[in-house]
Amino acid sequence: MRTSMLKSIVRRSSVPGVSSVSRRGFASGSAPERKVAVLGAAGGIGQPLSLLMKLNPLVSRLALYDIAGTPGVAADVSHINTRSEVAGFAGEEQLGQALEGADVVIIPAGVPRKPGMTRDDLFNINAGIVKSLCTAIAKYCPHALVNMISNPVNSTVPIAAEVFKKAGTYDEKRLFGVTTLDVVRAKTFYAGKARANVAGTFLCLLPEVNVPVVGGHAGITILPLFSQATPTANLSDEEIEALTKRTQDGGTEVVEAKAGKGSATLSMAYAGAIFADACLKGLNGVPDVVECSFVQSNVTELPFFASKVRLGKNGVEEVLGLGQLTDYEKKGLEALKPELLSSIEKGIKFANAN
Ligand SMILES: NC(=O)C1=CN([C@@H]2O[C@H](COP(=O)(O)OP(=O)(O)OC[C@H]3O[C@@H](n4cnc5c(N)ncnc54)[C@H](O)[C@@H]3O)[C@@H](O)[C@H]2O)C=CC1
Ligand SMILES: O=C([O-])CC(=O)C(=O)O
Repeated sequence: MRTSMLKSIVRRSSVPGVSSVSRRGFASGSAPERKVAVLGAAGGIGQPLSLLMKLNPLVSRLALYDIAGTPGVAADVSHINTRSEVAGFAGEEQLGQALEGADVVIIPAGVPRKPGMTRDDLFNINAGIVKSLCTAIAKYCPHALVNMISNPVNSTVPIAAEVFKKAGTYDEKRLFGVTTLDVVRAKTFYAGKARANVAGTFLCLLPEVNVPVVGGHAGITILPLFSQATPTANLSDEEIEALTKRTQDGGTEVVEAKAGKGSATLSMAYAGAIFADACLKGLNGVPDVVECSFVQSNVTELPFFASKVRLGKNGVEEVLGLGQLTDYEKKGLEALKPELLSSIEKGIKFANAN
């Protein structure tokens, strides 16, 4: 099969009407060179995520990889007059080129859920995809920060860790399960109930909503800590329970609404772009960059766990603890552990058996 590669050079310029100084304090021309690779870039998440990464002034090179379809996506995105040079890569023989020199690799490759499926039902297909992509990452960009979006995240992150261990390249500071969408949802739902400002704007003096979400990324393993939400609000136990359940079922809500046409793509692209931006800021030495992520962890007895993570020049700088939990949250934490552990072990077992 003939595959083609498209390389389109985009002249560096700032977006008209948008300040050339990003909120990270770099003028776009002075930010360090950073290459970001998106694997699965032609998919439902991959396309809008590629667009959002093209808008990020911290990115100087954007490599868009998929098994097919990336020349078109790359040609399209490359016409946007922002800093980064865009290149499209299609087919396995071009994967190495896509990855070489990458600082951050974002992986939204794999099949999404249909109604009635759990994220774990995706394991059989996505585990193999993630394993082969991570084998290539170990070979071509072993020092990149890896942002794993492909489900089931509770298993795909442990698979990636095992692949990297076998290749001798594993660095626990550089592997992240992207759970940002859980935080995005918790913030949105909480702001609605607490009548708070959902996101900070220059014009609004109300503080921006923040909600840590810990555990994992599937059903009850998603544990939003509304007791630590800011700004504080006087919500009843019933309201907290309803918010918790809605956050845990947020993915299913979208899967059902899409009725067989996939799962969250647009909100996930937004969440993925926020997390990748945080990784880039950390790499660039911006202080106090904190996001929740599913990482190797000592916060509980489980080997991987999502919690607040401080990002720095080498990836994870510090895995932050859980803070004070309510009895309801403590119960949720104990309840999620068996399922999360079994998903982690399933991933490890797969990686070592195949
Ligand atoms: N972590 C999270 O919060 C979320 C994760 N997801 C997961 O993200 C994944 C992707 O979802 P969508 O974009 O909606 O699916 P999609 O089917 O629209 O796109 C997936 C893309 O991956 C590509 N792909 C398949 N095998 C590949 C390989 N070996 N190398 C490179 N690319 C490959 C496909 O060609 C396709 O373009 C799913 O597993 C989904 O469950 C979805 C939403 C949220
Ligand atoms: O629910 C799904 O299958 C996709 C996902 O992970 C989410 O939307 O949180």
